[in-house]
Amino acid sequence: MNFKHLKKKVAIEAINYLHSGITIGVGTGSTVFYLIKELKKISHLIYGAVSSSKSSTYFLKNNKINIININQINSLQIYIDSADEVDDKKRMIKGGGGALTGEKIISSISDIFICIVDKSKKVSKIGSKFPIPIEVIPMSTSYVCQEIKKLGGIPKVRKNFFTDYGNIIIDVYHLNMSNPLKTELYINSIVGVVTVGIFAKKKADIVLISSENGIKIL
Ligand SMILES: O=C(CO)[C@H](O)[C@H](O)COP(=O)(O)O
Repeated sequence: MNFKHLKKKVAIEAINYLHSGITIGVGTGSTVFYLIKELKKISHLIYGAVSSSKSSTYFLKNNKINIININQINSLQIYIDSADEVDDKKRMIKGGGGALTGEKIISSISDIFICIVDKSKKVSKIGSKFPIPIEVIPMSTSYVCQEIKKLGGIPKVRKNFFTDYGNIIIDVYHLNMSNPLKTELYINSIVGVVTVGIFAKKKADIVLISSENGIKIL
């Protein structure tokens, strides 16, 4: 099924959460692409955007949004991004587009994380459909894969892909996700892991879910 229209719909809804003069954190991906298109329409009201990836920076600049360097600010009111999966507790799996590290950094300094998804992303248990992405320093690939196997996960190195920081992504299948926060903290502690795409420590504050029936807010 094609969810383009639902991605656009939820992106339009997110604009209602912005106010004049705001600096906004912007995620990465096809849903965010629609968000950036909407931001262009109100670009005169937005002070600027902190971008989570090179691709979003490119789209933001093309749509006349001023880019703000994250190291020149200490906090951010709102971060808007999508997710690969989100549960009822607003925990997410992110990193399908490989921008998880930038996304985690910006969301960590943001007061409010607004997650915008179409209905296909809502799950009862995160990790049930989508593999868990891990950004890894290339030298540590083999070691991290071994550690993931010890946890019962099946690691697969993403083919022909490097992150904005020159690292690789390991997608992990069949990981036990009964305690997402514990798993997030443990994987982040493995040497060579830059970050894991489990967002349980920093969850979304507001989740907007679009369907044919309208927008549901969690
Ligand atoms: O985490 C992400 C990128 O790293 C994206 O938010 C996630 O992959 C969803 O993408 P899309 O909006 O294209 O469905």
